Parts: sequence; structure tokens; C-alpha cells
Amino acid sequence: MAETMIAVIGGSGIYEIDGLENAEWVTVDTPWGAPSDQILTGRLDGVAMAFLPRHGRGHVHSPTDVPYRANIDALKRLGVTDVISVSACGSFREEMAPGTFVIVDQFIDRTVAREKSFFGSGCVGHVSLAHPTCPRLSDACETAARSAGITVHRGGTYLAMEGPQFSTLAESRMYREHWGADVIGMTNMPEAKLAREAELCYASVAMVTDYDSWHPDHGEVDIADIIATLSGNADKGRAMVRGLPALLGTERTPCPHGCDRSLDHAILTAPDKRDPALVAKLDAVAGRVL
Ligand SMILES: CSC[C@H]1O[C@H](OP(=O)(O)O)[C@H](O)[C@@H]1O
Ligand SMILES: Nc1ncnc2[nH]cnc12
Repeated sequence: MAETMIAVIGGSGIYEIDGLENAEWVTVDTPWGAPSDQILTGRLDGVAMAFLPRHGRGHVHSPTDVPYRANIDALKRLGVTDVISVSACGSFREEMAPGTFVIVDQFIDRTVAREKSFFGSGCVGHVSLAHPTCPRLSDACETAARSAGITVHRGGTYLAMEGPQFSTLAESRMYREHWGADVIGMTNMPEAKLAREAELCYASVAMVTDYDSWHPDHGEVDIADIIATLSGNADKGRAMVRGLPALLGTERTPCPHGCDRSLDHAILTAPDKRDPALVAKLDAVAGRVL
């Protein structure tokens, strides 16, 4: 029976997690370059854990330049089965107030300057993304967050923008009123797409820091206000993470939603037409089917 390994990708304001037994920062090399930072490994309640600060310790990578492919490859290479993204976000809904968490279940990808796939010419692959997050893993996040006393909204659409500037007022209104987005951030895409290609369960916990710029009573989004909310959110995020191992357990059963089998029929390039160099780079991500 396979073993569960939970990864947490920490966003703005979360550069470490506490309480890991045998904690060690490890360097992981990947064919896609270096990940954002070393990865903190250890055990929590007996369950294997990995923590990766998305922007690196000291917040060195901009949202555009986060090495998304290297990050997901490195986690897969370490044996991770479940990835939980913990991110700061703006809110388009009155009830999704700063300090509350949204368990995201849909995305609108407006990013334009990022590598979005492990596949390409020489090994073409197409995975389904209709349901981009894992309901089983999202259930665990919801339960752990509620147990930690956090106000949680289950379900929401995250608009991923390129950044690094925040949205104009017209964009903010358009996303909210016409596109049906609930929250906005700069990093969950292409991360969620790549996790699906790597057959990893992925859940996104968006921690609201602000009302972006649409709210008549809150004025425009301001980084000083965001930072003021970030550290409280980070404490709550860490409290949620502490509850996850007990909910997920050490024994890894197949994902009932098929996240861990997403490549079963995805690769179209005939075996004799595949580029050996690309196939070699895909050893961790797609080795199960190549
Ligand atoms: C804190 S301001 C904007 C910055 O914060 C979010 O980062 P992350 O998703 O890694 O928590 C947002 O996406 C921007 O990158
Ligand atoms: N309003 C906002 N827009 C984009 N990313 C964010 N991260 C936190 N707040 C944000």
C-alpha cells in the first residue's frame, strides 16, 4: 500500500511551518530547473510532510517568475501524493471577508507569461481540467480549518491574474460582476494545471486579505492593508495544516476522483515518435505511463 505524503505550498506570508519531527530542508534538483527554494521535509503525527515556500524564503520570486514546473516536479520526485496550496487573495464577495478562507474549486486563468505544461512537441499530452481541485483533499482542508475555528467558504472561483500590479477598477468590476469570480490572486495557475498533469491531488485554500478594488466602503487594494492581514491569516493557515495529517492518515488509497490516474489516456504521441529528451525529463511526472 502506498504512503501518503502531504505537501503544503506556502504563499505570501507563509515561509515555514512548525511542529515537524525530523525537520530538514532538502535540495531537490529537477529537469525543469531549481524549485523556489529548498523543501522542508519531516513528519507530523506520523505522516510524511513537505513544505515549499512558493516565493522562496525572503520572498524572492515574483508571481510570474515562480518556477512552477520545477516546484511540482520536485514534490512529485519526493513522493508527494497530495498538494495543498495556501495563498493570499483578494475577494469579490462581501461575505468572503478578510480573515476568512475560501476552499477554491474553480479557476479562470488570465496569466499570459508562464510555462503551463510539462508536455509539448515530442510528447503531447492532454489532461481534463473540468474539476481542477480534488474534493477529497478539499474536504480535509475544510474540516481542518473549521476545527481550528476558521470561517470557511466551501467552493469559489479563483481568477489568476499575471500581476505583479493589482487590477484596475474596471477589471475588478468585470471579474466580479460579469465573470463570476469570487477571489483573485496571482499564483494558482499554472500550478493547478501542472499538479493535474503530475497526477497529484491538489486543493487550494485562499486566505482573504482584501476586497480588491471594487468595494465602495473599502477603497482601492493597498499592500499595507494586505500585509496587516497576512500574518493573522498565516497563523490560521498553519493551524489548519496541523489538523491535516490526522484526517488524511498514512495509508494512501486511490483517489476516488481519479486525480492520481489523470494520465491514463492523456498522451497522444505514438511511442516511436516521442522525443527521447522530453520523455527523459518527464520521468517523475509521467513515468507511471511512459
Ligand atoms: C501579498 S500581495 C500579492 C501576492 O500575494 C499572493 O501570493 P500567493 O498566491 O503566493 O499567496 C498573490 O497571488 C500575489 O502573488
Ligand atoms: N487583490 C488582490 N489581487 C491579486 N492578488 C492578491 N493577493 C492578495 N490580494 C490580491
